[in-house]
Amino acid sequence: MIHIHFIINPISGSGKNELSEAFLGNYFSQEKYSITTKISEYKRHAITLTAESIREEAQIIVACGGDGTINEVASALVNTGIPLGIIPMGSGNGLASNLKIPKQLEKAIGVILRNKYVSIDVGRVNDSYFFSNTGFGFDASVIKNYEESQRRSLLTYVTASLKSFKEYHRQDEIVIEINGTTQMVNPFLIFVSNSNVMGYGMSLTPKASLQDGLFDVVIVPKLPKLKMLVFGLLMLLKRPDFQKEVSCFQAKEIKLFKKSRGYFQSQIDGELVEIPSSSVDIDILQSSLIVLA
Ligand SMILES: Nc1ncnc2c1ncn2[C@@H]1O[C@H](COP(=O)(O)OP(=O)(O)OP(=O)(O)O)[C@@H](O)[C@H]1O
Repeated sequence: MIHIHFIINPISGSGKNELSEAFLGNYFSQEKYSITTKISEYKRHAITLTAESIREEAQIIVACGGDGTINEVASALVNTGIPLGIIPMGSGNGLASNLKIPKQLEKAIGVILRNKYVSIDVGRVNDSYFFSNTGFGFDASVIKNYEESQRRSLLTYVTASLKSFKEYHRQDEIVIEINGTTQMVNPFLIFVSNSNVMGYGMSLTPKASLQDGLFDVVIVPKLPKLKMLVFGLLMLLKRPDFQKEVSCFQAKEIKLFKKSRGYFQSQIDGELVEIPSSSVDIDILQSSLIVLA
């Protein structure tokens, strides 16, 4: 008997996420599977629910939601050997797209039933894990405006981006240590990605791999408005590297320091996270999460 637990975020994506044990029982036979469903009731609740499922000896834990829900469930599963299943029910569904897990419910269930595993790399920002990407600067500001809008759709994302663009002000200077070099930048955006999709099919790092032990990093300096527009268009075409001011490279570890005291505002897998420190260490834990994909 396989003990399979489903952690469901009822508000992700369209907010119409109902997955009853009776419904799931149509796909997971009673002879082979024992099904438990749990509903998250607030932000970060899925972390507690997953830890509880691990104590209950769940053998597969399925995150039903978007990248934020996957982050919470997967964070509790890193290096446990317990496989993560994914039913994409979010808005952007970046990680599911990279793993080619279909958005159609029955097809996503089919991926879990197929029982094929892959090991993927995990990113770490100080004490937090990420599975898709993390970003500092403009990126974090977009997520802040996106979260404040209370709605989750591509249109809200585009509106949040335009609002952040209008509100944009000079960032504090940041010292970046990467691949043995140290540089001082005044960045518009620092984007560190494990995955090749950001969400909504967009990408700043189309060549990133979840299994190469490396991050794909994009650093965008402050640019004049017209060049920013070009950057936006190149992002839609998945070719940010075409712009000479934009640096794209791979790395295993990145350190950021702020000369001024204070904190970093970041986005981690599409959720706003304030890091109460003037230094940030980002490193990669190779093949540390097992996923059904
Ligand atoms: N019952 C709940 N009420 C409010 N927020 C919740 C609840 N359950 C989970 N959350 C929070 O909802 C947030 C959004 O979840 P998630 O990222 O899965 O959906 P999404 O934003 O629609 O998808 P994506 O990240 O793929 O665009 C997460 O921060 C999660 O902690």
